[in-house]
Amino acid sequence: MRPASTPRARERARERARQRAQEPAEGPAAADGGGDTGSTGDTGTRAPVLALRGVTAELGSRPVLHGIDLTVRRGEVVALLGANGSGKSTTLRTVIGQTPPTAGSIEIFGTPQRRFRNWARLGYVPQRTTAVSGVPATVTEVVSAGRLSRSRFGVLRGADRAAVRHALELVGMADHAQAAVGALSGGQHQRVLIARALAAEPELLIMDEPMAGVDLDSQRVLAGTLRGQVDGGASVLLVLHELGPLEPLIDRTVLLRDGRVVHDGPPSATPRP
Ligand SMILES: Nc1ncnc2c1ncn2[C@@H]1O[C@H](COP(=O)(O)OP(=O)(O)OP(=O)(O)O)[C@@H](O)[C@H]1O
Repeated sequence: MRPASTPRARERARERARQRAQEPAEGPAAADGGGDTGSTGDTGTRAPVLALRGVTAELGSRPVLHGIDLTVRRGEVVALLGANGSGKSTTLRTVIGQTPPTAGSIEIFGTPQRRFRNWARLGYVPQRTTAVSGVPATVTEVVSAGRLSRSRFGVLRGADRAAVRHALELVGMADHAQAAVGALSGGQHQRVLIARALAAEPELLIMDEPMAGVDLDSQRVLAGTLRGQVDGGASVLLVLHELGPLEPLIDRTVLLRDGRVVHDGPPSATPRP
């Protein structure tokens, strides 16, 4: 989802999002009759962009997820909460295919995950601690990598480079475009990881603890960035330790305990982890 900067552009983006909400699901699922149920403007009745049903998963032959049901609808922001080790990251990793489920089903934009191909529609922001690498690279190089999925034959053209610049502007890092990522603060590094995901203009953003170790200034920037994405029609699933500055944006919380969903409802009704 390309975020829009002027009122007219924002209105166009909303119109595109409304049109998408009325499109059938992509590919084979559409042929199956699966997917979209139409949009009414109420998130509770919009088409799911992500649906997990009874998902179980193991790590090192140890059961970690015990039948997760989780739905994210178009335009929704869903926060996945839970104590350390409750299975939040594993749930995200089952969605992006890093951890194969041992049972249950996952549908992405109405298509069964095993048949889903258009991964550019998803933006994944991993936990920063697991994303840090010793590879020397500039901010622009890292963010450009996020655009490759949208480029033709892996070659970035003018429009791709503009999308990269725009993603950097969205997270307030345009002035650091040529900086080495190794020289950035934690908050700046997190902004770069988010810009990398935004560079592909995803319709569904999946983020693992985007606010962890991020200074207050960066938290405010990221909350604003996220709001822009949602206003433009994107959906968001994110792992959080606490709702914090994102609370006003969040439609639903899903609380995990020991690999099971123990709450799925409004943020105000969330029990303690
Ligand atoms: N590679 C692994 N092999 C075996 N068990 C693992 C592995 N990675 C994680 N686990 C265990 O799986 C469980 C779920 O881990 P997961 O990272 O999904 O939890 P989490 O809720 O995201 O925790 P945190 O908030 O600490 O990131 C934990 O008990 C963890 O110790």
